[in-house]
Amino acid sequence: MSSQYPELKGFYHLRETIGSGGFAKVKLAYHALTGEKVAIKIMDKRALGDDLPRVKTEIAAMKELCQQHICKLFQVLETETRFYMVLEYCPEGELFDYIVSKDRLDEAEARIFFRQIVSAVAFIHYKGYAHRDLKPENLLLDEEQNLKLIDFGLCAKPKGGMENHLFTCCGSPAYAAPELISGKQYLGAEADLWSMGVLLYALLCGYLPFDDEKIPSLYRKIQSGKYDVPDWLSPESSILIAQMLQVDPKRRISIQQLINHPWLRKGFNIPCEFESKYKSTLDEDCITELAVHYGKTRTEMEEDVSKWTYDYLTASYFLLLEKKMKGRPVRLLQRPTATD
Ligand SMILES: CN(C)C[C@H]1CC[C@H](N2C(=O)NCc3cnc4ccc(-c5cc(Cl)c(O)c(Cl)c5)cc4c32)CC1
Repeated sequence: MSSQYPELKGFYHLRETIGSGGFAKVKLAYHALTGEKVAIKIMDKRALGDDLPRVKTEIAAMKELCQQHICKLFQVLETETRFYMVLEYCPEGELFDYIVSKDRLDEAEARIFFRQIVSAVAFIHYKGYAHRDLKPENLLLDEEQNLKLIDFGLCAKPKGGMENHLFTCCGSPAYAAPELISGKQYLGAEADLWSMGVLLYALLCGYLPFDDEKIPSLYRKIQSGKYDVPDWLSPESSILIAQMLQVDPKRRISIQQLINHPWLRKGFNIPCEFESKYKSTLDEDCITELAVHYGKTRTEMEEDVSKWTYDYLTASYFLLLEKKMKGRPVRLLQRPTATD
């Protein structure tokens, strides 16, 4: 297998293909130094064609977006013919499949997931990004049933900040905001809030608020802003959904209001936290373990890791940190032998 991907040999032990994301193949792999599982997104440059800029967009965004509810990028490799993105492995798959398996979620479970979605989106907006393709297929579950946002290929970082308008019509039609599909200029943050309203509706109802086989009639339904309110929805849930599915983006609830919304605080009594749990200071145990392995001083190792080159060292640091955060020993698997 690795003969097909010589660049990974010795660094990652490749296993089966676990999925595909449009123009990419995603393979399960083990990071050799830590033994931790990763998902490697492999893209062929020729097959990408004019989708190539999306890859650069996604890589640049994911390097900036380190947060507990955003799928972590560990390493980027580029060859003549391929891009590789080494990513955080999410064994429980798509939120979409989870909702389908349960038909629909009760309010308490939907609230736990929706707080995590709000946390991820508030963080990317705070960093000046709009995702623009929010949907249950792009929210994965890790082994602790925590949500991780993926696929930043359509995200935007408007020049001059989030107050500046965007124009590209993109994302999945059923989740797209009225202003986005009517070809008008729009604010990325406001379009994301609409998509989150569609997402919350899907969590609580198990089907979409606006749906139609034909795109033109789907667009008419979205622009009408009229959707069915099933009788199992509580008044509080219906109010929140109505505040998000406002056709006029200026009347739509903002992410700042959403974080403190009573529906989200119910049972928690604290607003949604969105700041990253990843510390900006380097973890001493991880630095020490890496320094010993590579035969460097701690200071040298701190300097090397602080460059954040998203090479194998960056991946090894982050995966050692993952091990520590999961309470596993902060140990690299291959200890240096005397001859090293
Ligand atoms: C919109 N859907 C079709 C897209 C599919 C793509 C494959 C996914 N997937 C599996 O199929 N099996 C398990 C599995 C486990 N860990 C993963 C970690 C990261 C990614 C990932 C991350 C980014 Cl940032 C990204 O851009 C892409 Cl494409 C994938 C996918 C994983 C995954 C599920 C969603």
